[in-house]
Parts: sequence; C-alpha cells; structure tokens
Amino acid sequence: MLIPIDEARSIIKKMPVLPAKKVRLDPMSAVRKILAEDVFAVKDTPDRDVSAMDGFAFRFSDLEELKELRIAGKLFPSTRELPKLGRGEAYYITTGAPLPLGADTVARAEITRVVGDTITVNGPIFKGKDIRQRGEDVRVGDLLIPRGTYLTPYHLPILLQQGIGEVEVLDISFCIFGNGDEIVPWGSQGEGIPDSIGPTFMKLLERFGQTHYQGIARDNLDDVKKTLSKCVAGFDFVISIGGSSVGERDFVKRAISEMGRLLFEGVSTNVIKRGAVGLISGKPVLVLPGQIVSAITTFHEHGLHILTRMTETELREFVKCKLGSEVKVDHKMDSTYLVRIDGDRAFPLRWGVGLYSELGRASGFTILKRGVTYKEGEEVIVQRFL
Ligand SMILES: Nc1nc2c(c(=O)[nH]1)N[C@H]1C(S)=C(S)[C@@H](COP(=O)(O)O)O[C@H]1N2
Repeated sequence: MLIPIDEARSIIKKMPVLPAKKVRLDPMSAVRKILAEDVFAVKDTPDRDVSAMDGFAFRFSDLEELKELRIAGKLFPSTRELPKLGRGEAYYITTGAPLPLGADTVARAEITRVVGDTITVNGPIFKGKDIRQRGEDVRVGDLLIPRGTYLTPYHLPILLQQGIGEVEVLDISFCIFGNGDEIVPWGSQGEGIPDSIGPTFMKLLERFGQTHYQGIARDNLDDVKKTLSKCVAGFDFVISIGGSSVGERDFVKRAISEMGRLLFEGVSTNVIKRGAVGLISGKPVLVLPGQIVSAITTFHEHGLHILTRMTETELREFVKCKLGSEVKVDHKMDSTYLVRIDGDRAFPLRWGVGLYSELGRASGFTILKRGVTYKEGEEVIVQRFL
C-alpha cells in the first residue's frame, strides 16, 4: 500500500534508530567527511598584533610631532623577543611580523623614504594603518565550524592554523547492493547492464563514513535474503537498489518483511513512490528504486531523513525558490520534479524516473500537488541535493 508522504515522514521521525558512529580524525583525513561536533577556536587569530604590510612600524604621535623617525631595528614573523619602541623610533617590519611594543601604526614601504638610518612618510597615513589586530579574524571560543558541516579543503586552513589536531566526524558504515538478473556489478567484465546507481551511492555516502559494495543480488528471494543478512551483520545502514516495484521478480520488500519489519512499502508521490524503509535487527534498510532519478530523490527524501535522525543533526537543506516556468501537474498523484536552481529561481527539468541526462543538471527536487497548475514565479520548497 502506498501511504501519503507526510505519513512516511512521521514514521521515519518515530522509527527507532541507533546513534551514528563517530571517529576522531586529523584535519587532512577529515576533509570530505561530515563534522559531528561543533569546532570552536582555541586561540585568537592573529594571536598578536601584526603588520599587514612590509614597511615600518612606529607610534603615530611620534611621526606627527617629529616628521622623521630613526630606524632602531628589524622585525620578522620569526621574531620572538619584542623590543620596546623608544621615542622617535621606527622598526623595519615585514608582513605578518609582530609589532614592537608601543607601536600603533605601519607605513608600507611604498610610501616611506629611507635616508641613512631615518625614514619619512610621503603618503596617506593615519593611526592604526596597516595593522592586523589580535583576534581580528577569530577570537578564542568563536564557533568556527558547526557540526553537520561537510568539510571541504576550504575548512582545512582554519583547522590547521588553529593547531586543532583532531576533529570528530561521522563514521557510519553503509552496505550497498543492487538487485536484478540483468545487472552486473560495477567494474565487472561480464555481459549485462553494468550497475550505474550503486557506484553513485558509494561516492555520495563516503562523507558519512565508509561505503561497502555488496554487488548484485539475483532475482530470487533466497539470494536477496542472503545479501541482506550479510549487509545487516556487518554494517550500520543498508541500501538496496532496484527490485522495488510490483514486478514478479521484485523480492526485496518481501525479504525485509520476512527478516524484520517493513515500515512502509511506498508513498503516493510519483517518482519516489516505490522507495521503502524497513528495519532488520535494528538496522535501517532503505529500498531505492532501480531508476536513477527515483533512486537519488528517494534517498534524499527518506535516506537523509533517517541519517538526520541517527546523527541528531539536520543534514537536509531546504530552500524557497520561485518557479522558473509554469508547471502543470497532470499526474494521478503528487509528483517529484528535478529542478535547477539559478539565483532565487528553480527551473523544472524534464520529468521522468530514469533521465540520466537531467540528473547532472539538477540542483535538487521539489514535490508538487497533483492537478495543480503552478505559475511561473510561484514559491516552492526545493530540497537541495548533497
Ligand atoms: N506496474 C508498475 N510498474 C512500475 C511502477 C509501478 O508503480 N507499477 N513504478 C515504476 C517506478 S516509479 C519505478 S522508479 C520503477 C522502480 O523499478 P525497480 O522495481 O527496478 O526498483 O518501477 C516502475 N514500474
């Protein structure tokens, strides 16, 4: 029986889930994983007042009064002992070097003139110029990266610069398998249709932990059950692809019912309608349809919701967009549409469950009500793809 999507959502909201596993990794290894803790700054950045330019550091009031300052020494980023600035003195300083004690201004090299051991400044200057203040970028205790963030190489410099040696990231293990006598495992040389959906999830889910490819279950109840058993025994989250419909050889839902509990077998929303959710030995089993657009959208609808529950962190991203063109929903049920987001507009793409060509263009999907004609510019909620 197909149930309304709201009912499926409330079943997922209430289903028992085991808490997501986590692991502490060094920042380099944590890139392209999902952060499982808030990361706070452990030090001010910069950790002291430093020069923003190559030039000379001095007290602004000395320059105003004396016009000419005496060069008392040189300071580099490696300088440890900070000299005290005497009256009328300036220090040669390079970018990133700490200021001498008492200095409040830097004049960059281009506007200073050096004659012997003195300098004059010939250019715009004011108190505080070209200094990066301690804590200007980050202060101790600031929230640097919130949990749930997908760590990218752009997060790496802040972690490294802060000297943070380890961060906690999600470490959920996924077991992924396909169903169908016509399918051959991805990468194999045999005759048949190579699995193109399993590998997609292998890559997509890496950010949540580890992914394992269990290959293809043959179209018989025994093999589907055997495959499910292996997955459930060794992994936290099981993803079955294909064999989700009502064909004579679609066994996966029956296998789940016999081995555990099928929480729902489908929803009355087109494209994602055959996606189902079950539990075997406390492990979630997500049944994805064997059509690429259906599989991806169903994963985002049900799978990310389950992961959000397991991690107690909202992993889904919803955005309000204006429809880029009119959509007439002339299906028998509410329907899922791929969209491409451009600015604040969501442009519907071609409709279909297996349009590989559209997936690469899509930013996410929206679910629209049956029988309704949505006008261009009308607001819709889009769930963004990972
Ligand atoms: N008779 C029938 N066939 C059907 C459907 C259905 O609802 N009824 N669903 C279709 C949809 S929406 C999808 S995505 C695919 C799922 O394919 P699968 O069984 O390989 O997972 O089956 C299609 N075939």
